[in-house]
Amino acid sequence: MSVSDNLLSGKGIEVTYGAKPHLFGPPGHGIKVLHGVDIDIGRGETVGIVGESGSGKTTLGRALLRLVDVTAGAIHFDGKDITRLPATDIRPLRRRMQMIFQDPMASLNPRHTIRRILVEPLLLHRLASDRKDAERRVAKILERVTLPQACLDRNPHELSGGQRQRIGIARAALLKPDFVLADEIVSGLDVSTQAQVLNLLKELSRDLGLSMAFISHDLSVIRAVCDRVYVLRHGRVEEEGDCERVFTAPASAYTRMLLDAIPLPEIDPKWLGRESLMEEAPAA
Ligand SMILES: Nc1ncnc2c1ncn2[C@@H]1O[C@H](COP(=O)(O)OP(=O)(O)OP(=O)(O)O)[C@@H](O)[C@H]1O
Repeated sequence: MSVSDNLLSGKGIEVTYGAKPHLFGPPGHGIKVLHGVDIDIGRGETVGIVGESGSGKTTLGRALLRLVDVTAGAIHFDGKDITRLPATDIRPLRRRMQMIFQDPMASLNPRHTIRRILVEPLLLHRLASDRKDAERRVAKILERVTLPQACLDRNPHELSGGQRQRIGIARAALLKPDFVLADEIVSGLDVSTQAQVLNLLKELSRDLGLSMAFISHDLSVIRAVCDRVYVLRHGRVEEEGDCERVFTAPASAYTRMLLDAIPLPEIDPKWLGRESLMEEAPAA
């Protein structure tokens, strides 16, 4: 794949936490958690980042979005070097690079209604001409993520975990991003809800031509949604390749060990073709 085909790429990324000199006292040496990672995410491509806990998956995702500073290496987004771009120049790119979190409760304001949570970003980013236009778009996306319109008048805690995750997806999709980072977004959900959420995300990424990085410690989730996968180990890329190839013929003994550790069955591929359920039981 040529450089121009990549929407987002990182070359030689290093991240050291706590490396900045302390204001008072001796400089901190820090802990290096990424050791020269190369990663490319093509336009319209869904790339998986997998590895054991602490291998640096979240740090890598956040570094690509410039949410943590890199201590070495380069990040390019849509052909532009964003490695050292000041915060004021990053801000306009934020809409184009969205993130969906593991726990939507942490990112959805508990005091706001779903209507407000979805309408306000549209107005803030001037993606709707007025409130009425914003509400029309919100009603449409709610239908797209198969949630009843009645959800709009509820607060996040009144929805089930699966419904909240769909709101997280809807909020990201409304902003018409080019890139979405999905970090462990189905880990807290039961297996059939996981399949519905993954299915929805797959459809949306195809319809919107999104590029995605999908972080999971669960290889069966990665296999269900990704085109290519990067296997991280102690902050280094252990193996990279086409998803099916890595799963069926892993080149590295470490990847093989991860695969052997999967408790089967997890996501049954046949569920990914299943109709989404309109109603889910609210979380207890
Ligand atoms: N803000 C931080 N400050 C200091 N160390 C951090 C910080 N965030 C993460 N780390 C450390 O960096 C290493 C990599 O963490 P990271 O969260 O990127 O890994 P991960 O593969 O996503 O793990 P998990 O699957 O458990 O979320 C870990 O040792 C972690 O303790």
